[in-house]
Amino acid sequence: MIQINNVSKTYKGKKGTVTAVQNVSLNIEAGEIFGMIGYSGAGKSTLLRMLNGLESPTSGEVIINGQSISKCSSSQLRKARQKIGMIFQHFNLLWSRTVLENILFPLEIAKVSKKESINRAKELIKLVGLEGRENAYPSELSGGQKQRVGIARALANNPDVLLCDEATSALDPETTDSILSLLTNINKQLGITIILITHEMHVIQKICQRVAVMENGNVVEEGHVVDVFTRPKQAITKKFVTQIKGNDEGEVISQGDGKDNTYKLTFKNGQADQPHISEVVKHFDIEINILQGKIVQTAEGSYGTMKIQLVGDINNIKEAITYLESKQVEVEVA
Ligand SMILES: Nc1ncnc2c1ncn2[C@@H]1O[C@H](COP(=O)(O)OP(=O)(O)OP(=O)(O)O)[C@@H](O)[C@H]1O
Repeated sequence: MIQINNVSKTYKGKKGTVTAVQNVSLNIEAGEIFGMIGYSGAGKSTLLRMLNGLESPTSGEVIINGQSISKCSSSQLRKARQKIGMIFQHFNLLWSRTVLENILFPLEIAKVSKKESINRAKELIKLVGLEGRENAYPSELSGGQKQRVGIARALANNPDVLLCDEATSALDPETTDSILSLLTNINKQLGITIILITHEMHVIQKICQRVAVMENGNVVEEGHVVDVFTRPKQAITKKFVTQIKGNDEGEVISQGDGKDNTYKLTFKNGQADQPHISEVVKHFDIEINILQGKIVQTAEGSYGTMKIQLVGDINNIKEAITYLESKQVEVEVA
C-alpha cells in the first residue's frame, strides 16, 4: 500500500548540507500498524513528513495506493492528503475553536455540507470517547483528551492512512496506554493503516506489528516486532530492546550447578503461553532446572526467553530438545 523507494532528503543550511534521510526503502501493507523508532535526529519526522508531502524527497519516491506523493501536482497532493490523516506530539489544535469546531475544520476545507459534517463530527466524538465535551475549548482539556480531538480531526475525511508523529510523547504512561488502545481499536474497526514514529520501545511493543529502526538517516534494521525483540542485530536495536527487557534475560532464579548443560529457550508466536516445559518433564526422563526467565507481551502475542539446565541421560536430553523444537521453541546452548 505504501512504498518508500530509495528515498533521501538533504537540507542545505549555512553550516553545510545535512542528510536527514538516506536511501530508505520500505513497504508498508494495508491495515498494518508500522512503527519507526530512533533517537532524536535519526530522521523519523522527515521521513514521516515525506509520506504526506509536507516534505519532498531530494531523491527517490513515495507511492501511496499507487499514487506518487512525491511527484504529483499541488492540487493532486491536496486531494491525496485528505486520505492521509496526521496527529502530532503537541496536538496542533485550534485554540479558539471548540472540540466540535476543531473536528469540523478539515470537513469545511473539504467542502462537505454542514449537516453531513456535524453528523460525521458527532460520530467521531463518540468514537474517540469525548461525548459531553463537544463545546469545550482545548485549554479546558487534559493532554489525553486533546490527543483524542487530534485523532478525531485526523479521521474526519475517512483517511486510509494515519500518520502519528510522537503522538504519545507528551503524555503520562497511563494516558499513553489509553491513546495506544484507541489507535489499536481504530486500526481494527476502520482498517486504517497506521504509521507511527517514536523513541519509546514501549509504544512499538504495545501496538505495532512491524518496526523499522532508524539511525543517522538510515533504516538499520526492520522486521516483525517479535523477531526484532528476540533477535536484535544492531547495537542501537539492542539498546531499544533493553528499554523493555532490562539488561538481562529476566530474573535469575537459580545459578545451576555450573555444568555445561545449560540451554537458552526462545518462545515466540504465542508459544510462551503453552505448557511446554511441564510436557517435557512428563514425557522425557530428565530433570529441568529453570535458571532465568522473562515473558514480554507484544501486539503480536507474547514471547519469552528462558535459561534452563537439563539433567539426565544425553539421549533423553536430545529427544527433549527435538520435542521443544517441534513446538517452534528455539533452543540454543547458553
Ligand atoms: N528543515 C530543516 N532544515 C535543516 N535541517 C533539518 C530540517 N529538518 C530536519 N533537519 C535535520 O535533519 C536531521 C533529522 O531530523 P528529524 O527531525 O527528521 O529527526 P527525528 O528522528 O524526527 O528527531 P526528533 O525526534 O528530534 O524530531 C537532524 O539532523 C535535523 O537537524
